[in-house]
Amino acid sequence: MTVLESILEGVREDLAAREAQLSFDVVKERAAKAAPPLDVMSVLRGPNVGVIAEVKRRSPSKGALAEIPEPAELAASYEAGGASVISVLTEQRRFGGSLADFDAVRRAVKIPLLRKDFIVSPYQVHEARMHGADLVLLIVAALEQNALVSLLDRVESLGMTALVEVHTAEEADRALEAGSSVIGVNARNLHTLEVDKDVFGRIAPGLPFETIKIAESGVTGPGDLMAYAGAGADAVLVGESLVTSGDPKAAVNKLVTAGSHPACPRPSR
Ligand SMILES: O=P(O)(O)OC[C@@H](O)[C@@H](O)c1c[nH]c2ccccc12
Repeated sequence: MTVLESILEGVREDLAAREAQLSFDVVKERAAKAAPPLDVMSVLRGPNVGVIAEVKRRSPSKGALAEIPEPAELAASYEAGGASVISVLTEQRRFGGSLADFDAVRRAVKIPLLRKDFIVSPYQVHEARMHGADLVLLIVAALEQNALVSLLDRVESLGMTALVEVHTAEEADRALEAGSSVIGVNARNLHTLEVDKDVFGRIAPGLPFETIKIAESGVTGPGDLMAYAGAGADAVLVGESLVTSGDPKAAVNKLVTAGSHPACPRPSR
């Protein structure tokens, strides 16, 4: 079993437990009553290379990264540092996240929020909306094509934006075929956890120019942001280097400043 497969097994068990607690009908009703989602596309189409800052306690590859006793405080620092979007991991077993973290962050900031989890069922999409998500991650490697298509449709029908994650050119083709307009290229292979920062530069130039391109993982500072920008990134998604920085506001701000510097390559849309 690969790492991804074992993560998905745990995700399905946790999902079954939540479904037993709260019916899909109730989740749908509550999702319909939530405050409307924010317009993520116009935020990501901004003139600068944006920063998506992640609330991440641990990871399968690195183990514990940061305690984060107050996710709301961390998120407020990200917002103050100029992040465009905040990503909150809600997967519990491997990443130490939760929907309670997501709620705390939702109350603390005004910028768009990404629910970062392993989405395999429509239940999780409505659940994300019920908790106030604007963006939802869909991982191509975790989904059959028909599931990807229907989940993407579901995300968009609720007014949210799907960030569709790929790691290979074949997955990028599947993402495009499914109709994705925001594609994230993860430098990390979720089956083996190996990181290859060149993957973005190999895949992004082959995507349509109007597709929003997000470089995920391995950003340790402005140099990595500039390199990803040079390869066509509209935004970078950063977790580890921010949560371990000791000064998340300053760490985000350094990246945001690099992304708005005149010397930083811009998306040519
Ligand atoms: O901590 P990093 O290397 O900055 O990476 C952040 C983000 O890209 C990473 O957490 C991530 C990308 N795709 C995922 C899918 C599931 C869980 C986590 C992820």
